[in-house]
Amino acid sequence: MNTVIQVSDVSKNFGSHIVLEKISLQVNRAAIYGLLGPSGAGKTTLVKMIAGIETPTKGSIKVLDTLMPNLHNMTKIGFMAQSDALYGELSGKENLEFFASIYGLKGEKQKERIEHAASLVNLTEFLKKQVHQYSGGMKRRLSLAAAILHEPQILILDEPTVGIDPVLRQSIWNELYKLSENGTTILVTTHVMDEAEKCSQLGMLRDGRLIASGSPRQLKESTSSETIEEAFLYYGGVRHEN
Ligand SMILES: Nc1ncnc2c1ncn2[C@@H]1O[C@H](COP(=O)(O)OP(=O)(O)OP(=O)(O)O)[C@@H](O)[C@H]1O
Repeated sequence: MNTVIQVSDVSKNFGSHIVLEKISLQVNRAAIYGLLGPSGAGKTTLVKMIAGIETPTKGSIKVLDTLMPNLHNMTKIGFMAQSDALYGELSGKENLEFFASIYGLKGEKQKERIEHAASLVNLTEFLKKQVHQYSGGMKRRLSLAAAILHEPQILILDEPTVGIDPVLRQSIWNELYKLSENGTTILVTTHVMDEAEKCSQLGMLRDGRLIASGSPRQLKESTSSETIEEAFLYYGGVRHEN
């Protein structure tokens, strides 16, 4: 089974506000699929539905061939939300222990996974510190560590590198590549064009509609663009700085 995420004709309204309209897309195993779009385009709402946290108003979403939301599937998904769901009064390590125990990781395995995830995001030496003393970027990094603790088959990351410096951002991307080489399917939202270039597939979202999709190369070639930003503007995206 190559298709891991199948979104079919999905619309989402909040009251009378139409946030997403007739979105269809599929993500194959081990892809790094980037959802690119300006603030308010509907990226977060879409990934929350794929993660099973929100439900579509119309249409359906299947993850690993199972209709979402589905509790069992949620153990196979690592989700890093945009706002960090961390406990400020606990230390970084205690936060990771909490998430590890939710995922059923115990004893030596738990210790090993926490050490690995913390070193990946360069937080090893800060693990004893209380999280309310962390900077915004450190909290992002701790959230990312929490999302990968249980080695999920699918990793969904909502703007994972906001507030993270370029060097660490690159090391996080290197790790995402490694995870994908080992078969993890990654869905990542971003409004940063150079990050979009790093994805194997892209979906361009604007005003709740998927305006284009394909590999970065296909999107550039089919619009005779030098950059993804140019391709996005060609398809009707609005320019979004930073
Ligand atoms: N629970 C909610 N109730 C009402 N409106 C909502 C809710 N969640 C999101 N929206 C609206 O849906 C639209 C899309 O929001 P969403 O957060 O999905 O966009 P986004 O592309 O992720 O933007 P950003 O990059 O700023 O997070 C916005 O207009 C937002 O105000």
